[in-house]
Amino acid sequence: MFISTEEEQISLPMETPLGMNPDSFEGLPLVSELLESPTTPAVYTDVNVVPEHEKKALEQTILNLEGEIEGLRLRQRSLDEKRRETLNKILDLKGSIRVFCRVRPFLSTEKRRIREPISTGSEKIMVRSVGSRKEFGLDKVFPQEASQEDVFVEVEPTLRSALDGHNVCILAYGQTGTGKTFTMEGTNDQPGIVLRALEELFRQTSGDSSASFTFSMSMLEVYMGSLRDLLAPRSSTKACEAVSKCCLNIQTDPNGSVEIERLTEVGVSDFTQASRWYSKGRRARSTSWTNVNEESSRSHCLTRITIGQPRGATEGKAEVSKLWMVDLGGSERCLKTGATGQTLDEGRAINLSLSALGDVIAALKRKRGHIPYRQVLCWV
Ligand SMILES: Nc1ncnc2c1ncn2[C@@H]1O[C@H](COP(=O)(O)OP(=O)(O)OP(=O)(O)O)[C@@H](O)[C@H]1O
Repeated sequence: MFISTEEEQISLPMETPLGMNPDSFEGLPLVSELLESPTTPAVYTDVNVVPEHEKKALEQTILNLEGEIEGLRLRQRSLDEKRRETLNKILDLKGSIRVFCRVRPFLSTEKRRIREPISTGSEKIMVRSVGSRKEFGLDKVFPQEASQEDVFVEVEPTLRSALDGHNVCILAYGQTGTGKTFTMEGTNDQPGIVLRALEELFRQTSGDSSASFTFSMSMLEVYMGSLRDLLAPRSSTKACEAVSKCCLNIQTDPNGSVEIERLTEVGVSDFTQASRWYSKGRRARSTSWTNVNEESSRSHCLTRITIGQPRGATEGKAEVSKLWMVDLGGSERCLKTGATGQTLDEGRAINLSLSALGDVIAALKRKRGHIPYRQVLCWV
């Protein structure tokens, strides 16, 4: 190793005495010490000196490498295009609406029945009730032992679709207390789909600096006839609550895109930032205790990630795609939840809006001309 001053070169031996840690260079001054010492002249590491005769060869090597990098970029682009086409074909074959069913394990607070009321296969589930047996076919059934990771693996290909410029919606639907919030939000030890999806989006887009995606995030809840902005600064949330309804307005532009006026949208540049905003939104969500669930969600919670596509990456497609992740309020039987007063009203509102959502999904599936989206809000 050489450390040179302007006038002289000090040679430091690279070999170290036997038994000495080669990393420590015991006995020798550290470069930082040399720099700080008032007795030694200023030193610098000279890495820029290239002998003239080697310069040309080096320039040629750099040119060759740049050519190779460009070739690899083109190849990557063409492979990306093929991957996109294949993924689209797979998703077309599987259908644009896919339904998974997750069976929640018994909780310690529940009485475990000797005969389980359900049995599962990988794509079907049989539910036994007094005197009847019903079988349902689904795209995938997750048994009680399925982990958060197992569920996420099935959802993950849709994230790639969102990055490819398609709009994607993942929603959790089910009776109260069946594990929707656990699946979407999860816990600190077992994060759910939303956090895993955020992590994966940043992971998949961090490698390629030429493809600079941008991400922004919004969160809202649909609660008792109002849309509440979960990421709004505190003061404006309080002002909203003071007038009992936060009248965020839904608009549809001529291209059919749905926009929510005045909804807070925050730019996020990495996973840490995104997960902090997500925690803030979660804390602002309405929950309360019922007989069925100690912390029952009393609203539908929607997390929207807006993905700005890199320039030129989306030939013919929208330059912005949206990923919606929705934890719906649970359908409830009032007798079972023991809800009264406000909690009962919330349960009714959730039931009605879920039934309207069923109509929306049925209309989408039948490819109807009119999809009754607004009905969902009218009923809450
Ligand atoms: N797969 C699972 N493994 C372990 N515990 C689970 C699982 N699913 C749900 N739980 C637990 O069951 C309870 C109810 O789950 P959760 O709150 O997610 O239900 P929910 O469907 O969101 O209910 P609601 O509609 O009332 O909000 C929670 O204590 C949760 O931790």
